[in-house]
Amino acid sequence: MILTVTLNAAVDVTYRVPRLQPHTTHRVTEVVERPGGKGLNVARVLTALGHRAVATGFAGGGTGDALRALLAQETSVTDALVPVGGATRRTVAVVDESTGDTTQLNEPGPTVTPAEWDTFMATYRELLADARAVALCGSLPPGVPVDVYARLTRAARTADVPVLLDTSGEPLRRGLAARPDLAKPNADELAALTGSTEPLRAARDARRRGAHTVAASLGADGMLVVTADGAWQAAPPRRIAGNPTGAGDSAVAGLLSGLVEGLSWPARLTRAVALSAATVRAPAAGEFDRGTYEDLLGEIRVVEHPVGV
Ligand SMILES: O=P(O)(O)OC[C@H]1O[C@](O)(CO)[C@@H](O)[C@H]1O
Repeated sequence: MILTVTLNAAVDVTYRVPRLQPHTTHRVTEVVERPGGKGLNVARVLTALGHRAVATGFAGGGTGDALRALLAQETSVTDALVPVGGATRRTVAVVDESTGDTTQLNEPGPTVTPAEWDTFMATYRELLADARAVALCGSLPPGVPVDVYARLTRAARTADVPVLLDTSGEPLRRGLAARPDLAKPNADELAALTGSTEPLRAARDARRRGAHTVAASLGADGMLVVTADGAWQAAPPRRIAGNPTGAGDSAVAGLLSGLVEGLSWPARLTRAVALSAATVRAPAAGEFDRGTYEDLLGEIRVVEHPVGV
């Protein structure tokens, strides 16, 4: 199985409004609720690709119960979430139908106690025994140590399980130092980490900070992968309009599934970019439009960057 970790899981609420305007009242035309948080979206896409996915992290309170019920009803992801006393957060994505733009509001999440953290670590170590790869995803809830991803990366490396890290800010900086196999920052996260807005330069810098490979998601510009052996980039052949929430999570699922299937880097990159673009065409994070995905697989061209440039 592939293990995903979502320490700050969420019930993702997507509202569609005709036009988003500050200081006014909005009539919501559609409400969609999904089990969310980055690792849960990754797990969901992995199962759609035919992999067995186990999701761990924390869930608590009424929102935690709702999240677990949605996960069981709507997905074939195995639920290994650890109960906590605090309530799981909600995130709200507001889609402006006049522009297609999305505005995201993410709650901080429940405070995790030291005892709950210890239970999680014991669960995580047990799950690693059966995992072919692990994805560590998303922001941290209050109470969780900021070097948590470094700890989880080291535990996975000890268990000989490849690690993908997808987070931001200080947890990313600390996590990289523990040498994950793969880091997947987006362009903003990479720029905040390295101070460079030039993706190739920034991704090489991120590698020097500890990640064996860096896969940077670049929105409409697709994805750039920098490994020890070379650098490749791919983008969708045309602009795909829609809701980009969760596109990065689908890219993570593409990279992870390609890793356990032993695909080449260009093939993993193609899958990640196609899945990411196909997610923009789906109504909510954790889903993708299969027709778009299959069409794009045959259309995406991978370009290799010359060494040292
Ligand atoms: O953990 P955060 O960085 O707050 O991100 C969580 C959010 O991101 C998404 O996973 C989209 O990437 C949403 O589903 C939402 O739950």
